[in-house]
Amino acid sequence: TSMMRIEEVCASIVRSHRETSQYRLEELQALRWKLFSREEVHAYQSKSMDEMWQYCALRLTDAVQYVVEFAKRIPGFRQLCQNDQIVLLKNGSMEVVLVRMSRAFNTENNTVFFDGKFAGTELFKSLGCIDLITAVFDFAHSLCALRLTEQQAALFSALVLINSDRPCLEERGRVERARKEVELALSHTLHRDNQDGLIHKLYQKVSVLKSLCNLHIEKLRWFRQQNPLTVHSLFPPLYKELFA
Ligand SMILES: CCS(=O)(=O)c1ccc(CC(=O)Nc2nc(-c3ccccc3)c(C(=O)c3ccccc3CC(C)C)s2)cc1
Repeated sequence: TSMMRIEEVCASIVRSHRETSQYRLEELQALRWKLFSREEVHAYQSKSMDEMWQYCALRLTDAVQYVVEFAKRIPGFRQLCQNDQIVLLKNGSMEVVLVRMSRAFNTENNTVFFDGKFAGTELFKSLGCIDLITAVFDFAHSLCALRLTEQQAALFSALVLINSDRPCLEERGRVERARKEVELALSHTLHRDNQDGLIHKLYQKVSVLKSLCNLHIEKLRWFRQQNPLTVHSLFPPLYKELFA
């Protein structure tokens, strides 16, 4: 892979991220001290479990749709066969949402951007899965601590998505080659930013992401056991397709 090719891969992934980021970093920063009032928090906490799950599933599906758009604009991803694109999105879209969403955390007051303002973990109480919520916050804190630039976050998102170890890939070799290019682009960028040390920290995050996604699926199964009709008839189809 020539240096020219690596620069090309970097530019296309960073551009795709910027075009599909849902909220720009500046927008999230501008809102970071806009907190829900005590009354607003209480209103969320008074929602039923299935109302709160429905609402979050909708919001999460919005975020996933932007990740699908991000993936489609990555040359190495677009050239894969349909089956493999779906396999990578099915297994990786939640991981990319979690990487992206870490930008929407204010680690100074432990809040996340949700429904127009910033919310603490207590706002999500009625979901009934405080362990998942806490794990998401903890992950966001640990990723924020690395202080990734948008370019580094874009390349790390592409690396998380284009993973040749996913099950049921038809053309694993092609995914491996696409992944290799993203790895070179990421290490090239980290080297240029004089942050070679970050690469192994980022690889450590990949295993945390996997366990977080498994916890999300586990909690969804737990919720669906109690509210089968809600999931069946009120959850977004894309959410069910990817996670149920
Ligand atoms: C991601 C692109 S972005 O432009 O940065 C962006 C764009 C838009 C937003 C607004 C937004 O949708 N925030 C949400 N916050 C949470 C959340 C909730 C609990 C703790 C921490 C964050 C959402 C979730 O539904 C969620 C997310 C991760 C794992 C689990 C869940 C809940 C389960 C029950 C589905 S949606 C935020 C950020």
